[in-house]
Amino acid sequence: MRITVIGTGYLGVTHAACMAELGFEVLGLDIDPVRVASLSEGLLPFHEPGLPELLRKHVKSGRLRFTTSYQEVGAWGDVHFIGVGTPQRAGEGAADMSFVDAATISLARNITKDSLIVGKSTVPVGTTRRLKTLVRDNKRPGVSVNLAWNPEFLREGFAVVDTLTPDRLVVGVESPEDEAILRKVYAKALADGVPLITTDFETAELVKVAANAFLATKISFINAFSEVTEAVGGDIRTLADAIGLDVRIGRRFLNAGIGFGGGCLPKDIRALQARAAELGLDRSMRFLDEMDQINLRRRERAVDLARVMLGSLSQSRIAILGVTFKPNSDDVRDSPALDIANKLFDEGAEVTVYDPAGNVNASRRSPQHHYVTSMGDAVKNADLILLLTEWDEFKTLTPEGLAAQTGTRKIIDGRNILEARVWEDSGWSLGSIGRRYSATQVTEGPHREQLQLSSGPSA
Ligand SMILES: NC(=O)c1ccc[n+]([C@@H]2O[C@H](COP(=O)([O-])OP(=O)(O)OC[C@H]3O[C@@H](n4cnc5c(N)ncnc54)[C@H](O)[C@@H]3O)[C@@H](O)[C@H]2O)c1
Ligand SMILES: O=c1ccn([C@@H]2O[C@H](COP(=O)(O)OP(=O)(O)O[C@H]3O[C@H](CO)[C@@H](O)[C@H](O)[C@H]3O)[C@@H](O)[C@H]2O)c(=O)[nH]1
Repeated sequence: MRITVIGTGYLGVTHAACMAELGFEVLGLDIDPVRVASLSEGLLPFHEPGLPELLRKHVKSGRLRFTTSYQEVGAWGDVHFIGVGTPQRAGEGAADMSFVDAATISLARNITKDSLIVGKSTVPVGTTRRLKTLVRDNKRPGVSVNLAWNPEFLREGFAVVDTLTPDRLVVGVESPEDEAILRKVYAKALADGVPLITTDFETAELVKVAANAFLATKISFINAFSEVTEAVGGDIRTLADAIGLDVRIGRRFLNAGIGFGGGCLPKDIRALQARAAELGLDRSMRFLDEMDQINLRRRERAVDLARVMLGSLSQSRIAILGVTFKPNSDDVRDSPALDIANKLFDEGAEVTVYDPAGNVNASRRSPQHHYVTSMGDAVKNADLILLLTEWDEFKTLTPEGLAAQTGTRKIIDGRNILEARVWEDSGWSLGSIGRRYSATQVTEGPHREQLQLSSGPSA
């Protein structure tokens, strides 16, 4: 069985390399010739732990190739996975389906033998049935082209392990024959005991967006409580630990902080609301708007805290540690950290950014900041440090170690990874998300009142 993967971004190239690792011959296609040239040399154009090694190995062996030609893909492959982007449409919540539609039409026109197209992109419910019509209207006569939907649940930073050993596989199919093909593709995972849910198109599409909506809700739930603990006192981490011990709740995805970002959760909850509204079901998904608002308020809270700790942001020198939307990734799509850096800049701060992998992507989007290649360079002249992405090298920071590199003793912990008491006992003024900023730490101005006004539960 020959496998093709259409779209070689974070999802597609991971899927292609993992399919090669499972022993299949794989051909990846992208419309971006620069990307295809880089991948064809075995060079990964983004940061993802473990993926460069797989890519190099299988490109070298010839089992994994890349092309820009739909003609080549259509004549060669038996199973075609679609992993192109479904970004948020500019100025709207809905997903931009133009890439999925274009890929489907191009495939259908170029497929010359009986094949199965398997969608992996995250799409609005109803897409697969709509694409079936596109395939029917564009395929060559006499060639049978079926469609299935197999949503992807990988996390960036763990993409390889999540693809090779997923928690579950979900396939939306219309026939046992199509299910059998997908069982062959995933034979190794199935033999290892990974559960396979076989269902209809609509359920398969909805499982994906429901999972992301739930994860986003969990994060916003704890962050709503962090607004309360900021106002009345209390420790958000202990609260999360305590409720998380209830196995019905679970501790994962209850880390309060500057909130969720990235190329998935924010756009997926907005696309789900837009689709529900189209279906006349806007009330069912309206709670997600509140989750979105809670999430975005956490970014404002970080900026408020910085303003309070410095008195004024104008002409202040701020060091940002971590600018990607999460650690172990270079992805800055809808990154809370980059958004906060931009807001601080807009209020007159001079911002210096250090991220172990995200500087290049961040500097393309926000060239107004200074980007440096070490933590020491970022913090040395800072008036305030904001730790915004929990890379390992920041998790191990100590008050003494950081004090040796900078003159400031002011830090904001945007991810709740520092032990506040330890830092304060060492003479640092520490602002945390989810923790009341103590008035005794403030040296100038009526800051406490300002902070409570801007970040309390009624803000
Ligand atoms: N990134 C993730 O962790 C992840 C995880 C699960 C699901 N998803 C979903 O997978 C999809 C892809 O996400 P991504 O993060 O990999 O996006 P991405 O932007 O990194 O990659 C998309 C790729 O598709 C290519 N492309 C666009 N139009 C094309 C066409 N007509 N033919 C061939 N290639 C084309 C682009 O050039 C790009 O390289 C989205 O629907 C996303 O929601 C992503
Ligand atoms: O307790 C938590 C957990 C996560 N986050 C933030 O939430 C965002 C998303 O994190 P994560 O879900 O780990 O990253 P993604 O790689 O975007 O993965 C999500 O989005 C993918 C694309 O749809 C799905 O495949 C994954 O299952 C889903 O976890 C990041 O900004 C995190 O910092 C928190 O703020 N608190």
